[in-house]
Amino acid sequence: MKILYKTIRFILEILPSKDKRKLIIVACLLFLNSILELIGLGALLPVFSVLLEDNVLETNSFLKGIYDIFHLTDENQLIVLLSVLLLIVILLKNVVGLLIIKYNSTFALSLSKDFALKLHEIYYRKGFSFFKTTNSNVVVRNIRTATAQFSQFQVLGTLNFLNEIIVLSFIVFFIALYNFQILLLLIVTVIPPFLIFYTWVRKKSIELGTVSNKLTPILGKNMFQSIFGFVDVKIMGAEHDFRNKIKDNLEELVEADIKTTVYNLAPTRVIETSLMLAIAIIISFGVYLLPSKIELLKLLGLFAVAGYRIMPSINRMMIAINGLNRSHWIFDVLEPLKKESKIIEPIKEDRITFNNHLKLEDVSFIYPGSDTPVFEHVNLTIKKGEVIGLMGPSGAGKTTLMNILLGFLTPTEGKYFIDNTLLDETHIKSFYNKIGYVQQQVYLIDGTIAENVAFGCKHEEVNQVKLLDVLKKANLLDMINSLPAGINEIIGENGTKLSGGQKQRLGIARALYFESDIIFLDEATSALDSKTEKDITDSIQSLSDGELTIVIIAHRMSTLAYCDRIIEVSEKGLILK
Ligand SMILES: Nc1ncnc2c1ncn2[C@@H]1O[C@H](COP(=O)(O)OP(=O)(O)OP(=O)(O)O)[C@@H](O)[C@H]1O
Repeated sequence: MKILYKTIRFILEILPSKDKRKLIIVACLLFLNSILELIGLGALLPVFSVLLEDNVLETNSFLKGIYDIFHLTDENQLIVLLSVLLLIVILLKNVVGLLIIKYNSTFALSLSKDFALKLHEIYYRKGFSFFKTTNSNVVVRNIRTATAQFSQFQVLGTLNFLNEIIVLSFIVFFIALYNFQILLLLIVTVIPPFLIFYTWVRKKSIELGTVSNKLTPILGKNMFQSIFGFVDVKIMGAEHDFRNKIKDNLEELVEADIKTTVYNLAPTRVIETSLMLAIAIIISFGVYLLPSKIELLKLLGLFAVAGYRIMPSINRMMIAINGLNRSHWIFDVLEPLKKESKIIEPIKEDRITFNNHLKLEDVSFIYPGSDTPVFEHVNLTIKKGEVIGLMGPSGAGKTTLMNILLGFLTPTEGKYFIDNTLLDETHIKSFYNKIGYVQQQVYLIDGTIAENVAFGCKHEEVNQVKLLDVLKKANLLDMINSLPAGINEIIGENGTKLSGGQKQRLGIARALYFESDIIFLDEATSALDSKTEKDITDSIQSLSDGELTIVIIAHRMSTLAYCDRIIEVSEKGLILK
């Protein structure tokens, strides 16, 4: 039961204060639920008493009271009345029980939503390096699966477990009051097999959790690689290799799921068998020791009622505890939320101006875990309105330099100034408002051209005049006018319906739409046809109006022709050409 203690501590540490207050309400509702369960169970007893006991009206004052209040004339009427009352009690108990389940589930599942959003925010704060070094499938698993399992298995699981313990304690208490021998028999027959089974399943549940938590992102990675790499996979004849990898992942996952299903369903069978053992013991001894078969039947009836309620209770406890064991891995994933629940200091934001220059001062950069610096003691000033071309051999550090200029990577040494303001956490948001970044692979959503240019804006907020203007500046208007739906044409996932050059020009249009002061452009290296190449070059050239600053990683001589300055990035540092 160490896992239960660990989980409760973890939940209390990770929960924000407002949710802790809700947790108290949830705990109270669970207590109410337990009382209702007990009332439901207790409501069966009067019916059984009338059915099984002779002269019940003489011995039982409670039933005699009901008999008199309703002016009944014989015992059969009492049986019918008690059955109707039993139905009403069970109905009410279940309606209230459902409402409690709804409240508790809403609480736990809303937590999963809040934690997913918080984790997303934490990862975003970790920044560029985190996303560059962490597989996207792991990120998705953590944000979606870990938080969902936390709410389902850990929060709801723990609550259910505690609820069942309360219910069970009440039942045991009342059975002890009613007939202590039955309780002893139940303890002797149910607990040992249950404990043996739990010990056996516990380790396996932890293992199964680890297997599926490890395999899910690997399966995701293999799936996505085979989908996005369709062309390469086909050409390289790697289709079967990929499918085999996916098959291996699926086989392991399916095996884990089968075991999980069996372990979740097995307790019912184990307990049912134990109860049958107890019934066999009662019958075997009862026929010899009890005075009549009616006495034996009464004992069996009582035992059956107790067993009927105890069995699902223990079963639910097992499912809950299996879930807790299986979600052991979540502790590490959600650990960052603990700190976050204590100090949620919003970053102070300051505005930045860009009227003069971007300036790198004595900057060095080395990737975490690497021995070789990409740059050492580099100085660079880019004036507002300049068009700067970055060139150099592959692996020299052009992209790294651009990422530093973009503020995605922080120099290991030295400083980066925008005008005379040091670029740090407080200014980064204001800086991002001033820049546009057109990557080699422009990120495009499966939406219309308009949605991709006015990225993130709602349809009704898109400024149509500005949209057409920027599309014209990016040399896209003619192409768009030839499309059946014009700017409302859907371009497919990752812009599959567009050429490489058109995608880059769409990226340029996006940067212009958001009125960027600086455009960073990583020119496509893929062989563009001469017309597309000229279109892009013309687009960029027509933009250089003395106000807009453009920094281009240039792969083509034609691009370099209209740059104000060319900087060669090489092993020796930055060389002005
Ligand atoms: N995340 C990373 N971790 C460690 N090293 C890295 C990382 N990213 C890049 N590097 C290394 O840093 C060096 C510079 O890489 P960078 O991508 O900046 O070169 P580049 O000039 O843009 O190359 P290309 O023209 O081929 O795109 C290379 O040696 C590369 O292996």
